Amino acid sequence: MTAEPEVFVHRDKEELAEAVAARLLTRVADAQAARGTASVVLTGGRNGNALLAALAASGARGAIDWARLDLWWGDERFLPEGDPDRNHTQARETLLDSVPLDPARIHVMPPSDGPYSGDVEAAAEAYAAELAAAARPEDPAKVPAFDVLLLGVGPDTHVASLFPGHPALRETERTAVAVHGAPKPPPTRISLTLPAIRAAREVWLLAAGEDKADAVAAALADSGPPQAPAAAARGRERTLWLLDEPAAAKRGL
Ligand SMILES: O=C1O[C@H](COP(=O)(O)O)[C@@H](O)[C@H](O)[C@H]1O
Repeated sequence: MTAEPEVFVHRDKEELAEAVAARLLTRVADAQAARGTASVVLTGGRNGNALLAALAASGARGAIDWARLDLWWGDERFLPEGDPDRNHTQARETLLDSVPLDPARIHVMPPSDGPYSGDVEAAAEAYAAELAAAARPEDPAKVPAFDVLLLGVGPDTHVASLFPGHPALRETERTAVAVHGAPKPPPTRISLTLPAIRAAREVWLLAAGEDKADAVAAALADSGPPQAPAAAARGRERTLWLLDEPAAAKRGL
C-alpha cells in the first residue's frame, strides 16, 4: 500500500528550500522522539543541494540530534571519491561537514576508486547489502523503513538515477542497482530502485523552476502503470510533492 500524492506549492525556490528544511527538521525531531533515531535518504541535484544549504543556514538546526540521524543516498554518480560532481561531495560541502553527524551513520554509495575499483555492479551490490544489514526483520523490504526519502525530480521525470525507459526502473527484487548509459552525465551511476523507494515511510519529491513544469505535470497526471519514474515514487504513509510556483505552473492544465 502506498500513499496518494499531496501537493504543496511555495512561491519560489528559496521559499521552497526554507519550508522543506523546516518540515524536515520537524519530521526528524518527531521520529527521534518516537523511536530514538531517524533515517533520511538524501538526493542530489539543484533542489537537493538548495535544501541542504537551507538546513545549514537554519536557526532551528539544533532542534535535532544529528548524531542519531542515519543518512543514505537515493543515487550517486560513480566517480572518484571527492569528485565535485559526486552527490556526496556536494552534500559534504553544503551541510554534512558543518553538523555533528556520527560518521558510522553516513551511508555513502561507493566511489569508482574505492574498494570496488571501477566495478559499479559490485559497488551497487555492496550498497544493497549495507541496506539489508540495517533493515529490521519487520521492515517491509530489505532496507530500513526510511523516515523521509528525498527525491529531486529531473526535467525528464527521472528520480534518483531511474531514467524513463531504463531497465533499472523495472527492477522488482534488488534495492540498489548499477545504471549504465544515463542520459544525464555522468553515464555510470548507482541508484536505489522502486522497491527500496516505496519502502520509505514518506517520499518527498522536490521540484523548482519552469524547466521542471512539464515533468511535474506529466508525473502528476500519470495514472495507470506509471511511465514517468517520478509517478512511481511513493511512500507508504505519505507522498509529498513540494514545488515552487514555476514548477507547478502546468499542473492540471
Ligand atoms: O543527476 C541527478 O539529477 C536529479 C535531479 O537534479 P536537478 O538538478 O535537475 O534537480 C537528482 O535528483 C539526482 O539525485 C541526481 O543524481
